[in-house]
Amino acid sequence: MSVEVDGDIIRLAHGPATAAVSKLGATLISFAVDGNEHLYVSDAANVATTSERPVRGGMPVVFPAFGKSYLESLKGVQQHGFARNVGWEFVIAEVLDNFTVARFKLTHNTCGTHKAYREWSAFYGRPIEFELSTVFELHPQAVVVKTELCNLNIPQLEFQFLYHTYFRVPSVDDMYITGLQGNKYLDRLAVKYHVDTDPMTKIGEQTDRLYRLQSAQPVDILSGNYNVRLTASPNLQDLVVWNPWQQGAAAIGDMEPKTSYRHFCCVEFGAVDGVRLPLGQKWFVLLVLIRPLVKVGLDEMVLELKFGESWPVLLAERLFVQHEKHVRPGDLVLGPLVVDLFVELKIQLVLLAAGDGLKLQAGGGELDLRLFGIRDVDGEVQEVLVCIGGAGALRPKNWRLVGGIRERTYLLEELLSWKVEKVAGELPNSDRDGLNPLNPVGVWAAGWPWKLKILLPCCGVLLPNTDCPAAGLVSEPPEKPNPPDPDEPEVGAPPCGLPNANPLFEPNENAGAGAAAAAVSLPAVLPPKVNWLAGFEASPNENPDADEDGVEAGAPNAEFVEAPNAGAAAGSAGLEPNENSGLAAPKLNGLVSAGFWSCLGAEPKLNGFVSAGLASFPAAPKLNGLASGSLAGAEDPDANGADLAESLDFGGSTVVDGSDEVGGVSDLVDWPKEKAAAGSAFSSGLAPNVNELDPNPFAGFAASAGLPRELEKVNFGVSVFGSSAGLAPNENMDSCGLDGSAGSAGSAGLFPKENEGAGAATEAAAGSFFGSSGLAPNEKLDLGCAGADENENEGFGVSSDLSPNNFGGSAVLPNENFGASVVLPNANFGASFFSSVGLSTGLVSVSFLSVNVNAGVGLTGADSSGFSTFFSATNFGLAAVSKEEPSPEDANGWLSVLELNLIFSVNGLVSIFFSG
Ligand SMILES: O=P(O)(O)OC[C@H]1O[C@@H](O)[C@H](O)[C@@H](O)[C@@H]1O
Repeated sequence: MSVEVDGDIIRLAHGPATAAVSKLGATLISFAVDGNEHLYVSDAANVATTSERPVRGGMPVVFPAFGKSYLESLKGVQQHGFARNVGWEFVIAEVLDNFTVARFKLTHNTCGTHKAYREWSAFYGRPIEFELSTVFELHPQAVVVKTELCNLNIPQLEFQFLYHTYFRVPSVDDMYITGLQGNKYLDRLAVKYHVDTDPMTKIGEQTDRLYRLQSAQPVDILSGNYNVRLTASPNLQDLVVWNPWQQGAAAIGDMEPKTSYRHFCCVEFGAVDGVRLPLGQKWFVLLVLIRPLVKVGLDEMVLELKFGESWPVLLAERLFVQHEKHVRPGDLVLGPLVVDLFVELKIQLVLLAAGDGLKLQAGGGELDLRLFGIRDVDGEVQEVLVCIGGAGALRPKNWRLVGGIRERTYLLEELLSWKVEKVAGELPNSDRDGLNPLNPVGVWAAGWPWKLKILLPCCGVLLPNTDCPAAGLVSEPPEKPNPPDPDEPEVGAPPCGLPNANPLFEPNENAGAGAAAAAVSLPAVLPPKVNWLAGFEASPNENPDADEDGVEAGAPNAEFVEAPNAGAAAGSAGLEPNENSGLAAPKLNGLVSAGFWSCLGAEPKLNGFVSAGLASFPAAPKLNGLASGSLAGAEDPDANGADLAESLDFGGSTVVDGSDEVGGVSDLVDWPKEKAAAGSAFSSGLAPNVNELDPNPFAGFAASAGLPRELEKVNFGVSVFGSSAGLAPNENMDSCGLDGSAGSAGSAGLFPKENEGAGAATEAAAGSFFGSSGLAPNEKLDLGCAGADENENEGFGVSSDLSPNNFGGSAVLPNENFGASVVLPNANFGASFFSSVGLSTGLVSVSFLSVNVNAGVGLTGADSSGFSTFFSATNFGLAAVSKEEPSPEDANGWLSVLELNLIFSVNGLVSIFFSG
């Protein structure tokens, strides 16, 4: 962790990451993790402010013009503006607990004499007054770049902007860019429009493309150990892909060596359509470069099978045994998950029986990897198809794949839908060979080693295709500016940072928590479909009534229609607030965000990273709120909120009654319900209901839960240590019971219903387990449950109001990773566990703590019997038993009457605890 000022260069280090920024253009000239440099800088690059020649490489800031701008207001401005040509003021650098930060500033004072600045000003008939600042935050695996422009004196200031990022790759031949498929681009060389149909865009010639991105979504640069994920704020809707190739490089004086075009590719997020910024307002953009934190790969597999003359039969079991690799719920994965599968078939092979194959277990789901070979008429194997199938959360159609064979690249979906059929069609001798690839025990022949590279874009959990629609929350593009009206009176500049000055971060109506603002801020960066991985199987926008996953149509799915963006990420939680409640940023749940990275471990700062509404606990609040959500900082709320308020105009949980006060956890107690929101690293967040109860004073517990606000109307959330849960109470609740339910290891999410009269049974949603689903019960469901689909490893929850005895139950399906919740009208309890079940009766609430993922809990009340069971394999749970009914007046009353029963269950031992 360090900052070093070396002339014009500011060097930052944080953990395994290092970065360097030149004052010249505030150009990031290095970003490396574990010594792997991700940015290309030409050997001949100028990086000093003594020259105006911009850095050839790194990440210059292109402003205020892109290229030779076509915009009238920027016509006189030189190529790519002047910001990269001038020395910026180095404002400050600081080493913070969880990241190291450096801030640079460029104002009209700094560049007032620059010719291009004067040309720009000439259009407005007066010297433009502006302030452009860029902050670089270096995290252990990421660099976060935030730029803010403030227009100080022009009624409508028009500009273009671009992060001109040169990514260093070992070889451009072996590099793919994902996330561009379906987007229209202008080929700036041929001056023609095309649509990129390639899921894995590859550069093999001089390229200068300007994409208009339909939706904000991450873009991955996949290049072996140099993989980087780019996530940009949705107002950076343009993306340039540029490589000068040989002929272009030869003409660029400061590109050395000339062959270096083979070792970089520019992938540049920007806004080049012309942004108009009203007087006194701020424009804010963000770009995150993340290096995958965890690379989970299958071990190298070298098969040396010598089967002589006969067809070899490759036993699937062997593959399984040798290459099983688990991605556990606790594994933190940012960025593409790269699975390099080397299949070096030295003799012959390959067709595996369908249903067999490699298994990669990830997040409770299982991945079957199957290899198929296609043989041509001469018996030569022409290609190998890798199919990833199997049950569970890891859905084939949501995976992408690169086949290393003959440079073929596939979308897995294509493989499954088309290639497999093709395989079938091309196996005329399948009877003879006993090969039916769709139902075979397969054998195939090949004469050379194969190496397959499978790239599984993955973040947090395994990332589905990002084919979700944009959230559409970006404000309408401004109209083109008219030349300034000379008669227009000079308006005094209001201070920058006016509330909602930045339309990106305008909170939702009535949203109480900052998270809501976050949801608006980066809506589509993390597509809603991510949610299903953590428990929201249905893609609400797609097929609300579909029954493809075994989830009953019209029940849970219907919920998702109403709350399409809620969801939870693996290892985290997310909630969808009701209309009037505030809570975590729903759209951002998942991926790098939304909930709680910290439930995975030690990086609470990453909680809100690019995302969700989260509360930070003592550590690292700033990042929590980065581009995102609500937070409740505990020890350093100022830093927390200040950062958010300053940069993002967050309201959220950091704002009390519209002021910029920052709420720490303790402040939650006093928060008005309209504003309160909570959440914490490691745990859950709750928001009280606007129309209902008092704010939940306990929201925002580390490693824990939300606790009852009132015992008659308990709004209860539970989280397991190492996981989290959240809930949003319902609106207009008029009966007791749970509003929320528990989370399982990994996470939970839930949707309350609006205006539901019934108790928790109808309100609660089950927790979800990593890789499995949760559910939101159906509207006005009095009795019911949602079960899991056995084949999908889904989680399920049960909400019931079964009898006068207030008995509720939950069920477990064997082999399922499930979450269950039990909701009893009076028991107010929900829990969900991995491979365990919680069951409760009685009149009490309970909180529990479990360590590790497999935990169980139970509770019982004085007036009814209950029991808790623990089916966990290796963990323990804590059961809380109330001996008497606590006083409804005393929100904490239950605490005093608890008897805690610690129950250990070790490796298969089933412990049952009864109490009455
Ligand atoms: O040589 P410059 O000014 O840095 O520009 C490099 C390239 O930058 C890209 O952003 C443009 O799309 C290209 O057209 C341009 O050639």
